[in-house]
Amino acid sequence: MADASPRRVLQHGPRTSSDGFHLVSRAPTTWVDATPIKYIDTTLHLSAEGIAKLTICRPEVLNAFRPQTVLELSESLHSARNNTQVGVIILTGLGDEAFCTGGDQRHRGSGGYADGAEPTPRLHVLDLQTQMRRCPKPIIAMVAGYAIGGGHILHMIADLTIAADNAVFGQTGPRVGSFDAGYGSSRMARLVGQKKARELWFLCNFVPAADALAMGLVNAVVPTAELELETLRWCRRIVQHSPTALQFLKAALNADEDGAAGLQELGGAATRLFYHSDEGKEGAAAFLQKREPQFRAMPSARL
Ligand SMILES: CC(C)(COP(=O)(O)OP(=O)(O)OC[C@H]1O[C@@H](n2cnc3c(N)ncnc32)[C@H](O)[C@@H]1OP(=O)(O)O)[C@@H](O)C(=O)NCCC(=O)NCCSC(=O)CCC(=O)c1ccccc1C(=O)O
Repeated sequence: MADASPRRVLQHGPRTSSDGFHLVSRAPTTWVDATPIKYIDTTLHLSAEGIAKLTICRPEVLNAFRPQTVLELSESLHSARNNTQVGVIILTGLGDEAFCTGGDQRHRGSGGYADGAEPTPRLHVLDLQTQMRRCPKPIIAMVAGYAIGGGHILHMIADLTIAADNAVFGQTGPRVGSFDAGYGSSRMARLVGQKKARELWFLCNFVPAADALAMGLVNAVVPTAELELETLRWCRRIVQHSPTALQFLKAALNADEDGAAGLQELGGAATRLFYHSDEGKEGAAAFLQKREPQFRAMPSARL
């Protein structure tokens, strides 16, 4: 029998432009300075478009971090995560010279980094790495200039990296008596493969932006003058999308690499969702009303 239903005929065939990304605005946004008064190493800016921007402001040392820097970033990340208006977070460095050149070697001593911000020296940035990884909102590293050492690792841990064409990537650990045997090694190997990761760590050679793109180390390379505008475009696209879908995708992609910690993150996200269901609420309600729960009567229980 002939199909009588009207059909929509594609005029030009399938097109990648059908995803609409080219229509997303690259206009500047209006940033509101939300930096706590006590901060000395970083700033926090918010845009009404649902974007938070964390900036390392230590250009005199190419945005190397000291414990104070890391503690401020950690607080700002916590605040951006808890701000329900924020859908995506940018991490960047002040100026075009550097994103971040890792641990400030002037503050390095026995047992880690110390600048008086905390009682004992330690490797504060490892806590920040985990916090970034666990943040349910996408984090974009916006990289101009050097992303070196611990700074390079922060960009690798970010979910996406938009690089300026002047960006330079690399590790220096073995040259300065340091190494990251955690995410700094495993993440890199996942991004660029085992051979390239060993090359980057063993030789400490630097990689220009174009090569970083070819290696899968970054998502896009744009002219330096357009870095923030293009990053905003990516942010605007992301905030149009379902926050829960993004949370689960990030958790699932992490779980593939993070073992039990990754499964805990993914499982926790599922439990959060379950708490919104009638079935989840029934358990707590029945307990409080001292009655037997009626789980099977709930729509979500029909498996
Ligand atoms: C990045 C350079 C190659 C740039 O070279 P160049 O363009 O010639 O500029 P310079 O003149 O060298 O730099 C200008 C100015 O900045 C100072 N500076 C730059 N980086 C640092 C730094 N990391 N610490 C302190 N100071 C810095 C530099 O001294 C100049 O100051 P002047 O007063 O004018 O002299 C080059 O700068 C360079 O190689 N920098 C050092 C890069 C580096 O080795 N970083 C540390 C890597 S190790 C690390 O980051 C450990 C981090 C960590 O805590 C950790 C621990 C355990 C597990 C994981 C991690 C983790 O990495 O996350």
